[in-house]
Amino acid sequence: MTATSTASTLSTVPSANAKSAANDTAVKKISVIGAGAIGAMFGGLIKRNNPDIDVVMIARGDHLETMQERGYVELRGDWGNVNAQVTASSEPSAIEGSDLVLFTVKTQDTATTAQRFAESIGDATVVSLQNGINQHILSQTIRKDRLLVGMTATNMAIVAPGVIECARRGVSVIGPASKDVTPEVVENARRLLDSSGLPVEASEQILGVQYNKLLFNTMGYASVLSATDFLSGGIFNRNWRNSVALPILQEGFRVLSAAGIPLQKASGGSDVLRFHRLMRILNVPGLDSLVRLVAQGPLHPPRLVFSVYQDLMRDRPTEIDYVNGEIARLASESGVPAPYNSEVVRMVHKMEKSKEKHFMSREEIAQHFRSLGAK
Ligand SMILES: NC(=O)C1=CN([C@@H]2O[C@H](COP(=O)(O)OP(=O)(O)OC[C@H]3O[C@@H](n4cnc5c(N)ncnc54)[C@H](OP(=O)(O)O)[C@@H]3O)[C@@H](O)[C@H]2O)C=CC1
Ligand SMILES: CC(C)(CO)C(=O)C(=O)O
Repeated sequence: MTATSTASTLSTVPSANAKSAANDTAVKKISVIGAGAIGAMFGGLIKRNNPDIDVVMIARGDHLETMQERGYVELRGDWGNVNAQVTASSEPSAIEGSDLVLFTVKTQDTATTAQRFAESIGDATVVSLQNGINQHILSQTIRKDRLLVGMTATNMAIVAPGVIECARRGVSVIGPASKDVTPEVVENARRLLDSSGLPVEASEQILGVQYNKLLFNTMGYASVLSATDFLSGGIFNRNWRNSVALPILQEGFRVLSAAGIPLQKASGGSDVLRFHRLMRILNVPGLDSLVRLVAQGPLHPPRLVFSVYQDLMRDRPTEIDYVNGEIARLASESGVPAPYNSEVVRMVHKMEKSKEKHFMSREEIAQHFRSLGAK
């Protein structure tokens, strides 16, 4: 089996670097449980860079059927289009004998899917790159000494059945879900994922890194309420930044501190500690307009298409309960208020239920959130 390509710009496809060299540990087979946007892109790129590894994609519906009919997944990005040859299935037996399993279903599907596949996972190392904090669910069915969790700041979408598009190549970080995992298991998994060509780091403090990313998303998912482009339309807009993003983020800081959860710094542009400083610096008079002008020019950052927006547009349930809802849950456990995050949860659920997705304007959302602060 070899990965094939249809693009003329192959040189810019993420390629494995010397540090990755996935196959010096003789990996023969990997599987992706939940081979949608994130999972199929990582699995497909690993296949491209390690043609000798068999890659099994566990999916369902027309996305599964298309991958089965074609025998490949199409990967689109700033490199053009490439195809990676994969085996696609919905059956647990298809993943038997895997060295590593990438676990990338939506958080609400975690428990049922982990139970269904647990036996076939066997001794494989399992890496979850999901949003939300799922280790307590996964560890009920998966060997504790093989369970790794993490976060990815990449941005992908299924743009058609069997076709995944990469909008942003950001950093991913993985780490042991418990002390039972040895550093060697972590490093082997990191190297294998890094051989996708998308940078993957390891952290001993993975829970703090996951919460860092979760806080980033609490602001991002609020930008979905008005279909606002998070950076150029949101963060670089003084009104939205100060009425929506900062109150949500600062509420998250207060809640995590009350819950005794330490935040860990993260690499890349979505580190919330760096982000918080940036938002305050942008309040220097005139600076945000200047930055917005630059951001609208040729150097403009790619638009983040948040997974909550993708889910709403596909009429799917979102993961809002596990992101802004996680902050609201921790707040209620710790006896502190979280009106901003709770309101994002309420509003997203309302949108999930309505057939016609009605996005309020950015100014209406900013005014609404200011009124919450005044209560
Ligand atoms: N997309 C992104 O840019 C990012 C996503 N994430 C996180 O990564 C995780 C995955 O997200 P994403 O890739 O976007 O999600 P997708 O919905 O694109 O992919 C998940 C896939 O798993 C399939 N699936 C779920 N349960 C099963 C099952 N039991 N058997 C077979 N297939 C199954 C789903 O099918 P179906 O569609 O039928 O449900 C879907 O195709 C989420 O936690 C998300 O928050 C993190 C960072 C960025
Ligand atoms: C922030 C982002 C897009 C990852 O980069 C994400 O996690 C999401 O859309 O849920």
